[in-house]
Amino acid sequence: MECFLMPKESGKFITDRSKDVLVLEEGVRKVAEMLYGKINSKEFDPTGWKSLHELNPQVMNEDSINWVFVADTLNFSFWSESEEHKCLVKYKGKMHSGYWSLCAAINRALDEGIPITSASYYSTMTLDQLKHVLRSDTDIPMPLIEERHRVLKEAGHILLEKFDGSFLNCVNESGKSAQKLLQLVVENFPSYKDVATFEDKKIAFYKRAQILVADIWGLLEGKGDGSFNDIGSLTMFADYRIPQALVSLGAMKYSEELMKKLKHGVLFQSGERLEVEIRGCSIWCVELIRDYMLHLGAQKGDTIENLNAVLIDYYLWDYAREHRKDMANIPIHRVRCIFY
Ligand SMILES: Nc1nc2c(c(CN[C@H]3C=C[C@H](O)[C@@H]3O)cn2[C@@H]2O[C@H](COP(=O)(O)O)[C@@H](O)[C@H]2O)c(=O)[nH]1
Repeated sequence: MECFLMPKESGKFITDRSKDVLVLEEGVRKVAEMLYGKINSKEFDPTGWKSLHELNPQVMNEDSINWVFVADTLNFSFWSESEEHKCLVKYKGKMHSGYWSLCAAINRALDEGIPITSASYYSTMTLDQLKHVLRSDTDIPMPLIEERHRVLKEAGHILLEKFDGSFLNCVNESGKSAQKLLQLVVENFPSYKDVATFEDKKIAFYKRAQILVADIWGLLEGKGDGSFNDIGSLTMFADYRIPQALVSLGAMKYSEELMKKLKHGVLFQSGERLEVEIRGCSIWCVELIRDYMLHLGAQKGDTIENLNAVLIDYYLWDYAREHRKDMANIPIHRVRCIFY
């Protein structure tokens, strides 16, 4: 069995050797202070996963757990060549883009009587059936539709073979450990194995596997089957939005060289040095933000209930969505892959 550095250790290892991405201590402290002011808001409470996001399932049951599994199996690569022409999905009168276009499409399918969250259905659906489910309300389709079809069928077959067709059975095998559930996911579902090599070291980001565990925790509000005693051991999810937010907020800095490539819309390859530095430094940057927020809490004598990289990540991701225009001067890094 190959052994990989886990995401947190990968983040540190990469940050210590990174050449084109810097984590800025001063900026980390500034962001930590900004977030600390929100510590008692809904955004920093597990119930926010449902209450702040109408497209997320609102009922804590097995169907919702299987909804989360399908959404996170397809939770990758929504960015479009041009911000003006992109895939949009209309649901209940509202247009949704990016990750939310996927959620809107899943809910639209369910409303149309298509059992898209049932493994016995999606493990055998045709490419045309998936194209219909994920159809865009503009002339730009959702990216990587063929890859989505492949990974969805694969995940469905495995869920039927190994977990009797329900992700709840996988959750129950985890014994309420986030790390155990993470291992079960990356060992059983190949498309979740988000790993790379950096300076001859095998490193793991496990972005979709970690967000899958976190979304189950959020759906279940950290209670019952979702009361993971080690949820704090998960790191932020190394996607293409959080790095943009961290640089925009001054907690991270890109070299001139890298900024030039980003501004030219260069397509990066999954696993290439610059892309690994962006993802690894983002993980470590959020770890430091969390640590400094805990330091602030100790300094002020506050008792902080829920503070972990998951909630910081969710906050920053939603923040990046709401401040898209303010962040326009920091391009996202463009990669086409099934990992994020
Ligand atoms: N780090 C991190 N990455 C996240 C998410 C989410 C969705 N989570 C929501 C659901 C419940 C929570 O409360 C969150 O509100 C999607 N992504 C990634 O972003 C990219 C899509 O971006 P855009 O093109 O702008 O939609 C793509 O790589 C996708 O994999 C997150 O939370 N954290």
